[in-house]
Amino acid sequence: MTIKSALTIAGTDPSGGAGIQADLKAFQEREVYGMSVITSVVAQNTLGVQQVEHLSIPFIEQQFDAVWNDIKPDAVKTGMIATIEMMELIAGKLENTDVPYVIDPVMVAKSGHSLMEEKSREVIRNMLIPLSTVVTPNVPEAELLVGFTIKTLEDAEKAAKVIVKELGAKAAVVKGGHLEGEAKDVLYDGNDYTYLTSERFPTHHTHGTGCTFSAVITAELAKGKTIKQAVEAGKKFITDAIKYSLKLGNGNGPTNHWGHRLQGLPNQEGK
Ligand SMILES: Nc1ncnc2c1ncn2[C@@H]1O[C@H](COP(=O)(O)OP(=O)(O)O)[C@@H](O)[C@H]1O
Ligand SMILES: Cc1ncc(COP(=O)(O)O)c(N)n1
Repeated sequence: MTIKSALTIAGTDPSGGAGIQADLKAFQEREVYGMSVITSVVAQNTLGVQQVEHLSIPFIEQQFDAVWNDIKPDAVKTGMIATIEMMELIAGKLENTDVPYVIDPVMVAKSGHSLMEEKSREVIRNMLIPLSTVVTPNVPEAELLVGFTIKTLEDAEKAAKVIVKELGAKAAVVKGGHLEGEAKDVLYDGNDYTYLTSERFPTHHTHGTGCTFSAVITAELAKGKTIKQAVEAGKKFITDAIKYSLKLGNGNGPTNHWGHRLQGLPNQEGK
C-alpha cells in the first residue's frame, strides 16, 4: 500500500476541535499520513479565543523545511495565517511546486475573534489564491474576498466564479453554513457548478467545521482524487461530523470526526 501524506499549515486549538488538531484528526480518518506546520499558538476552547501568540517567521520556515525536505506531502492546506509576513513566506515556499494546495481563508473564529490581520486580506488575495487548487471560504470570508454581499445562492455562485476567474484559484467552494435553509455549498471549477447540499442540523456544536471540511478535501486530493470527488467527500464527512457533533465543553462543541462511522445511530439529541 502506498501511503499518501498531507500537510496542514495553520494555528492550534488546544481544545482539539479546530485548527491543526482538527486537521490531523481528519487526515487520520481519511487514512492519509498527517503532518503540520504551526503558524500561531492559540489559547482557545469551545467558548472562544483567549490569546494568540505568533511564531517567528524563521521558526515557521524551519518547521516547513523540516517537513518538506524530508517527507514531501502529496497535498497541503493552509488555515489560520495571521500576518502578511507569514503569507509571503508560504507563498514563496509553494509557488514553484505542483502539490495540490487547499486554502481555508480563516479570518474570524465562530466566536467572533479575528484570526487574521485585516491588512493581510489583500495578500491572501494576490499572493496565495493564485497558487491554490481549491479555496473554501464561508460566506463572510467570501464577501471580504470578492467585495460584495452574499445573501442568495446566485450571489454565492457569482462569488465562486470571481474567486476562480478574477483571483486565479483553480476552483472555489463557497460554503453555505452561514446562509438560511439547507446547508448548500457551491463549487465552481472554472467550467461547471456543483451543488453540495445537506439538511441543516439545528445544533450550535459546529466548532471547527470549516477546518475539518477543508482537511478532508486536502486528504482526498493527496490520494489523487479529482477536485469534485474531493469536495463531495468533504461534504459527506462534515455532514456526519455535524450530525453526530459532540456536546463537549461549555460553549460551541466540536464536530465528531467519527461521525461517518455512526450512520443510523441516534445523535446526541437522541434523533
Ligand atoms: N448546521 C449545519 N448543518 C449541516 N451542515 C452545516 C451546518 N453548518 C455548517 N454546515 C456545513 O459545514 C461546512 C462548513 O461550513 P461553514 O460552517 O459555513 O464553515 P466555517 O466553519 O468556515 O464557518 C459546509 O459544508 C456547510 O454547509
Ligand atoms: C486555529 C484556528 N483555526 C481556525 C479556526 C476557525 O474555526 P471556527 O470558525 O469553527 O471557530 C479556529 N477557531 N482556530
